[in-house]
Amino acid sequence: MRIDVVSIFPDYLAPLRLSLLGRAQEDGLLDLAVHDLRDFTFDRHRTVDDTPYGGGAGMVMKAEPWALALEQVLVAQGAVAGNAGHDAGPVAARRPVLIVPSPAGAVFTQAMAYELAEEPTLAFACGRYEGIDERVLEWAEQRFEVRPVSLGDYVLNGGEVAVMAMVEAIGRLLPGVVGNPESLVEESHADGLLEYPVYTKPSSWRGHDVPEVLLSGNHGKIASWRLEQQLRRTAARRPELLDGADAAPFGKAERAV
Ligand SMILES: COc1cccc(COC(=O)c2cn[nH]c2)c1
Repeated sequence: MRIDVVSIFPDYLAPLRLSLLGRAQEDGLLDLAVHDLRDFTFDRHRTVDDTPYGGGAGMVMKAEPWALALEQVLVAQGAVAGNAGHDAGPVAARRPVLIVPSPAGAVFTQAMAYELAEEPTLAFACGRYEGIDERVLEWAEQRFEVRPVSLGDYVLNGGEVAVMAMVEAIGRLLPGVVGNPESLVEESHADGLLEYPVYTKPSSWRGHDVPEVLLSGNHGKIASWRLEQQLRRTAARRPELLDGADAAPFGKAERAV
């Protein structure tokens, strides 16, 4: 997979070069390119923002640098020929996905991560200030499949942190990135439930003991105990993830988790 990120703070994305995702890049499983939006400005101050039409506090990101940067992304992703020149207009059949982290986006979920992990390329636009001139998204709609995406109902100073979270959630699903693909199956949200509690040695620690069932070697009992713990935890912490019927059995008991 090829991922392009456009930001006024490219160094913010440096951690994506570390650990599993860094190794994925060395192994050629992931190709990550970060573009500095200011490289697409041509005034002395490398201006990327201006005051909002209609008034209001804060600044808005100017359209032209974004169009130039995103055109560069299209060329880099092979979506258009390099000689297409300025504003080449609507292009190739498959429009690459452009994700715009935004408090006004659809909430990012594990299901979305799996879906996006199937894409050959992804582009991310990191907004700052009060946001990006809306006309950029209108212009981009003809060239990308534009997806405003939110990490949750809170506001960040910019899209970079959201991009790091999404690139990690998506990148780890790519074949070969995590050592044991089995570990992707039994994790929170993989089966629509929160994951069960985990323990390791010693079996007794500061007066706290590992649940006996996990020491029994009885894999059938262990599996059903783990499922019960998933259901109790989900009912207690994220009841909205369960449809009504499943939550009933653990009514009052969920506080035990
Ligand atoms: C597109 O314009 C802007 C403007 C300001 C901040 C941001 C960054 O995104 C978030 O704040 C966010 C993402 N998920 N939840 C919150 C984008």
